[in-house]
Amino acid sequence: MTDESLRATYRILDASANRALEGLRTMEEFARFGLNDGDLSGQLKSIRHAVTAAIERLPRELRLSARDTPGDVGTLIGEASEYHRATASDVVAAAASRTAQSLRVIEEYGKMIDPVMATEIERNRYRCYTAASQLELRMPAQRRRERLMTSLLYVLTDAGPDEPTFQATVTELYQGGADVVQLRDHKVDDRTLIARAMQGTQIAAQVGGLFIVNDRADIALAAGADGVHVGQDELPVSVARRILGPNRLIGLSTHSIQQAREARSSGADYIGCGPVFSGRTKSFDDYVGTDLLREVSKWSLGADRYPAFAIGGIEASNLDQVIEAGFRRIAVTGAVRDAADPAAAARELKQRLAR
Ligand SMILES: Cc1ncc(COP(=O)(O)OP(=O)(O)O)c(N)n1
Ligand SMILES: Cc1nc(C(=O)O)sc1CCOP(=O)(O)O
Ligand SMILES: [Mg+2]
Repeated sequence: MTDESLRATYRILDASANRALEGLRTMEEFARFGLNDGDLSGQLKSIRHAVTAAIERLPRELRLSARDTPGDVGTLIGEASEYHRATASDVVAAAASRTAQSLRVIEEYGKMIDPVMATEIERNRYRCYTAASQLELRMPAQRRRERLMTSLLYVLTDAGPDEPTFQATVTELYQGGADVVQLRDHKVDDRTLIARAMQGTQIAAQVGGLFIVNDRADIALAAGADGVHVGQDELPVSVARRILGPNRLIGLSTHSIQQAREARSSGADYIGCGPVFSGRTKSFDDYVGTDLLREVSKWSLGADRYPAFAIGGIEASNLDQVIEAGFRRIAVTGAVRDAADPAAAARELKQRLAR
């Protein structure tokens, strides 16, 4: 090999090693700080250390003297996609792909210089595929939970008389600012429920909203919905979780501070807190009023801002009482459903919550 080609090879190996290690660290940070997953972040850290050790078989001075960042023509070539990362999922996917490519480059060019290093890199490339896919498979959960954290307005709707009406209703609700739409209908048959759940899920994915199915974890899973909402006497959260797996959301209705605390320990992703006021959709013997909202808001803000939605008879006319009690998240049916212009009613609630 000529000196020039040896230098070029070292330059490729040096740049690819930096890229691979950066990519591994990017994934590791998310597994550690985003998912709090000790096992996965440990796997990625171990791969990073193994790659570092393999690279260190190459004389450091040869790597460093081959490095020429200012003279690298590639630093001037930027694709627009490299600068667009809307979510943590995008960051992780880009890091996973960059790492795999860089490890492959080290492996191929490394064969010319140090076959033992190349073999070690190959072994870790396979380990990286496994860890990166485990991490990417966890990202839908992350996306849903991030979306939930920014959700203020949650609207419950029934299945409607037919598919076109349901489609128009759900689209209108998201357009009006609903962050979460729940399909809640105890009257329709399962065929209708699954058809509406699939339709709602598709609309939510198009507009970046969340779509939840009331009561039925089986329907939520089959439709690919974002999650299920269950009540105190329905499927326990642990059972709903067994059906839905770790990536989907589970909401639980709560009617006391004790139930709210238990909901969190049981793994519910959010709670409904009510009934606050007497409403038009469901009647109750007792109402928790704003006292419970005060208690829950004090606790949930301290508990890493656990998402809690006030529900029951909430309308534009009593929203200030809810907000004064410390709640910025509400779930409503009648206030939007019965309005002359549901999208406008949703928009008004949303604007006041976001203030
Ligand atoms: C967001 C939200 N909160 C509470 C409920 C009520 O659930 P549940 O007590 O199970 O009553 P039903 O809705 O099943 O009649 C909810 N659906 N959504
Ligand atoms: C379905 C439901 N669950 C409640 C609870 O407190 O658990 S209140 C409620 C009805 C919500 O509709 P509206 O906004 O029309 O009162
Ligand atoms: Mg229920």
